[in-house]
Amino acid sequence: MSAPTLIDGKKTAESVLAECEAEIADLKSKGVTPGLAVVLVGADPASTFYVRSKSKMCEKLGIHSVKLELPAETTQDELLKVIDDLNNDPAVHGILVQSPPPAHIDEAAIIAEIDPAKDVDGFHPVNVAKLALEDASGFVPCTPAGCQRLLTEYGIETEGANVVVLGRSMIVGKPMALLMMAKGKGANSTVTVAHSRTKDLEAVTREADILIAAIGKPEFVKAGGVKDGAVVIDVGINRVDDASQKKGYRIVGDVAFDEVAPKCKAITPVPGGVGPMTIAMLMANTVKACKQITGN
Ligand SMILES: Nc1nc(=O)c2c([nH]1)NC[C@@H]1CN(c3ccc(C(=O)N[C@@H](CCC(=O)O)C(=O)O)cc3)C=[N+]21
Repeated sequence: MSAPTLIDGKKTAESVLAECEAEIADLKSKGVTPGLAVVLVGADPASTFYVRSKSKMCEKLGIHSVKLELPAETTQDELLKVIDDLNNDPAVHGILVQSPPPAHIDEAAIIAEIDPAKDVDGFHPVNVAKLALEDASGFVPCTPAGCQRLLTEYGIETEGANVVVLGRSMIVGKPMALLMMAKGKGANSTVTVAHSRTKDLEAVTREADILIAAIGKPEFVKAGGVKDGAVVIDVGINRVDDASQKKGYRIVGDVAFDEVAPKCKAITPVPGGVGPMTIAMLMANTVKACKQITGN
């Protein structure tokens, strides 16, 4: 096999962000500034890092950014009140509550409280339904949308392709499957959803022309689970202890990159693959929300 194409998420994110910048400039010329509120409850280090990355990206693009870092003891009612205030804030077009919240928070009830028109994560039941219905007015969750954009950007044929989605979360696996089985460009695929309870998992993933790994287990996918010439999209962001690193950890994906990459036609690295796309698509969803809400 020749060397695989490395799918560059940072570079593709740059093009998405450039599109956003043009739209933001157009909105600003009409006196409108898109706004995004990011809410974090508690101080999980990885969550704190991601929330700050999102706010920084807003500032870079000139999106009005509201960052609320709330104490871990915040009650359900207090959080609902925060959401209500953001729903009613005309300067805010997008609302994101970083997942997962502390255990005492009922996350589903929080998501349901977000105005679906501001639900830039695409987690609200209205937007989940719109994705299933192929209604383009809804918001597609950022990570699956980013994965699909990587496939189209690199000209990977999805029409009729066997796509295996490994993982069935509401954040990635399930919406990813819906996106790829939908009609249209970058989709029209034959989709299989596999997960931790799937029988003979490697035999299933080995059928994939396109394997999307979102199972949340470090280096779970080995060479034996990948077909020669497959395209592999690695959604995993796992911190594993590594005493040789200054931070004491390193980030690995859900795919054992070193043994899998030589079998692939194309593969995403971690970091620098899907992660940057997630943030870029969040910016794109925020611009879309702003345009819809303001009628631009
Ligand atoms: N309501 C909600 N919406 C989310 O979109 C959401 C969430 N909750 N909870 C956590 C996950 C995770 N997530 C990432 C975003 C960017 C990178 C990212 O930028 N990664 C870089 C840097 C990786 C690193 O150094 O840690 C990369 O892969 O190259 C990773 C992960 C969004 N999430």
